[in-house]
Amino acid sequence: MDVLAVFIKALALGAKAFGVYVLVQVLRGLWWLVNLLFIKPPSDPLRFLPGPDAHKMQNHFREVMDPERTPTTHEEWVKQYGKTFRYHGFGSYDLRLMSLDLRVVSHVLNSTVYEKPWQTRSLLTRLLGQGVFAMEGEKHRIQRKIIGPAFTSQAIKDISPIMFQKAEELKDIWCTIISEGLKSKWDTIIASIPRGALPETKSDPDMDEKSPKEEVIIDVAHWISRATFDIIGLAGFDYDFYALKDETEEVYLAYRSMFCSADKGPGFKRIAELFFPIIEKLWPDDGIKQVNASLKTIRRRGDEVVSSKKQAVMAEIRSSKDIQDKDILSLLIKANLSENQAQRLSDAELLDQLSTFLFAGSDTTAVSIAWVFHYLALDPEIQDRLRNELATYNSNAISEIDSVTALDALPFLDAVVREALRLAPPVHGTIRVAMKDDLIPLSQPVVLRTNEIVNEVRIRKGSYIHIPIEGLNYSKDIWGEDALVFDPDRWTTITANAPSHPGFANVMSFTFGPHACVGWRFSVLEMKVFIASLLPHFAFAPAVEIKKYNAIITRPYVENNFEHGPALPLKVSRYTA
Ligand code: HEM
Repeated sequence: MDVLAVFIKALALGAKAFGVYVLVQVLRGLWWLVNLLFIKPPSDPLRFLPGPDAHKMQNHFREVMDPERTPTTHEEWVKQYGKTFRYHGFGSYDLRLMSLDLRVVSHVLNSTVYEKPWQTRSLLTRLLGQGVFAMEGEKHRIQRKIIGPAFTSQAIKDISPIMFQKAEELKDIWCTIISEGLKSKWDTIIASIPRGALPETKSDPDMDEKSPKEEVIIDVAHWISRATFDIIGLAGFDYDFYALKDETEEVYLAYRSMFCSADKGPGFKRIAELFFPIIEKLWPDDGIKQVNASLKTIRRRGDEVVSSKKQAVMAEIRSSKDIQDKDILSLLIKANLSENQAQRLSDAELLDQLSTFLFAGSDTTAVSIAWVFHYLALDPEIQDRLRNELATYNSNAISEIDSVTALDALPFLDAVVREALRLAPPVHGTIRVAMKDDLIPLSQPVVLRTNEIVNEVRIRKGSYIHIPIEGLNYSKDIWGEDALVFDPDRWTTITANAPSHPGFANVMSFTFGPHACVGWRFSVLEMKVFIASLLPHFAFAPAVEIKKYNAIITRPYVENNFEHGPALPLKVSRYTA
């Protein structure tokens, strides 16, 4: 009887404590809301900045993030308000700064005042752990230092044989698809689309002559994505997902399902979970369960890979031999060991870096390669010119490392790669948040709503700054009146590292500053290897109108067929000179 009474009392106490916890959380939430809606807005300096107005509760997210609208919006807003303006985030109480002024962009990307918003970092940490993508401050600086040696020009050259091998495998698969006339779901979908809906192509006078007999529809984006996944698996941790062969390997499926859930973007429940993580624990939905199961698989297999790699590296160090394994994980382990003990990454953090590289570097590069073939399909003359240039490249190079040097010496290939990265940046934009009040210098004065002319924008702690990567890549101010045209020839006049064309490889696609992309050399080389390996063997023509959709990555979609998921189907045939 006594035991029962104690139990009931404990239960009542527990319920009381839980009630108090819930009440505190609700009060905290209410205070946050009152602050956000009523206390902060009247003192936000951004309210004086010019920019589009709208209803109090209306947001401008589609205008600033939908790639089918942004080229027009950016141009119109710059004309109306100048290069630096503010727009509505979640309503007029959430004013956000956007700027196409390179001085502003450079200040924000280089200053320690600005960080990735905690919401983004929480989401990334949930999926990728303590990887460099989600870190800030000292932890970020140390991780970048450890990662650095794995992404030098030489380190990337050393893993190029994997890229050549996978590009060759893909070539063989496409040859089989063509010779056997294999069909995919796109044949049926495209057959049902009215003929008038096909994209406009520049005509090629020789096309009839070269017109191939066997032509199939291949979802280029899908196949290249499988190949790039394989490449990061092998180059990253010497692990073959065999994704080109079939899509059944357990770690591959775990990563895919996790990235797929990230790609859908956070819905209302995910946003609520960010603020109240307890929801996720008490009420896990199918998505959460799926992510948890994927993480379990990745950690289980990942731990095995990291510990066996670590043993191999230690054995090599003990025998004072040079590191034989050139994969990124071996280089990370080596760099980690040379750090002072207190700053070393744990095995779990090493694995988190690899998940980060897979997340950040696989589909970004895959869509970039797919976009190249898309632009080449739309312009047969450029396609021929590039193929002709590739014919001059010394394919008899002694090794694949020599081939990298030979590829890098091809100016038109380089121009095509940069132009595709400029016109189809896989990352549409990025956001930073001010960690304290700041003054941002402008390259041109701004006239405030009060008619005051200022040379600096006042920013309050907590304000969001939107860096429009695509907007800067499309800026007529930087690229001229034909900024929206795919014209690789524009690159003959642009000198490397010109400040007027900012970013690695002179495009904003990889951004710049301490958080810039670590993998840009990796991607540029992978793009070149795939084009050089595939274009001499295949001819590409458009199959259907392609549109862009922006989730975490800007991906291609078949017009009016969004429900079928990202895809870039092209007509592909064997090329015969
Ligand atoms: C065409 C391909 C790629 C594009 C367009 C791209 C673009 C970007 C951009 C824009 C950022 C900065 C994001 C931000 O500041 O919010 C970034 C960061 C990053 N990228 Fe890439 N990326 C590509 C390929 C890769 C590859 C191949 C890897 C690794 C193998 C990689 C690893 C990373 C990492 C680790 C970061 C975070 C850096 C940091 O915060 O310090 N990326 N990338």
